[in-house]
Amino acid sequence: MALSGGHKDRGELRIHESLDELKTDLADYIAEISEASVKERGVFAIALSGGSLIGLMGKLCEAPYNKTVDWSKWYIFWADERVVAKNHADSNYKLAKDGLLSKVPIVPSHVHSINDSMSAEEAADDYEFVIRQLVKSRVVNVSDISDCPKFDLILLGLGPDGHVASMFPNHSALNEREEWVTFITDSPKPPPERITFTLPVINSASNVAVVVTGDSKAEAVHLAIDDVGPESSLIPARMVQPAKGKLVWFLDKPAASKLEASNLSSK
Ligand SMILES: O=C1O[C@H](COP(=O)(O)O)[C@@H](O)[C@H](O)[C@H]1O
Repeated sequence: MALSGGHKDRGELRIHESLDELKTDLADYIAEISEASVKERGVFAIALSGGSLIGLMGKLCEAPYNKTVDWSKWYIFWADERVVAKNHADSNYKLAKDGLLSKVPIVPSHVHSINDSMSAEEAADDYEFVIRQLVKSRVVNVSDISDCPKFDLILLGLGPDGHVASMFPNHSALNEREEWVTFITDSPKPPPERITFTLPVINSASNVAVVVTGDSKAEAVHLAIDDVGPESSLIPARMVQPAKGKLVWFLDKPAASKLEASNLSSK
């Protein structure tokens, strides 16, 4: 690792020299949380995002992880999804299926994707209902400080505008406090119709990792992590603040290039 650091409530920073190094660290991190969750609860409930994240998780399909991870205990969810058919190029489910899920022995019935035959509003309600049933059976843990689900791990990407999951700057979805899953029909990034976990759900997870690469995201990373005054408070990624869970940022050097040096220490 090139550099590591931390920033009060902004979590742990892991800054990598190369994408290869980042991918290995990310695979190790996911495998460790999977092992700990299976040991503690008998299952591992993980929520994925779309975008570049899936490619960065690619080492999980290779040795040793493909053989050492207990895939039969994995339950898969999506922190956000585009409301398109599952075989559509924009589908986060398709991205994960093609890039990860079809390459490891996940139990098909443990894969909980949205119902793609519904409107965005119906799909969000339906997805929340599915998660509620799995909280009742404790496949998904429950938060001890709210009625929210407590996912073992939520993996997020970051857009250059600071969006996480499908929560975009200045969007009313950021204010949702009652629903676990909400919908939007006006995403500034296509496609417009999406469902997304809400902030209370993200911030109730045991572990949240934000995985960011490339210099186009350096400014968003800076605003999400450094103390830069009121302008940064509107950045959705800055609102990711797990109440009792652990937040880790996986960054490559270009994505971390605008971070203030005072937050960093070399390893
Ligand atoms: O639209 C989306 O974008 C973000 C970021 O994607 P990336 O390709 O820039 O990493 C992603 O995390 C989210 O799941 C997706 O729906």
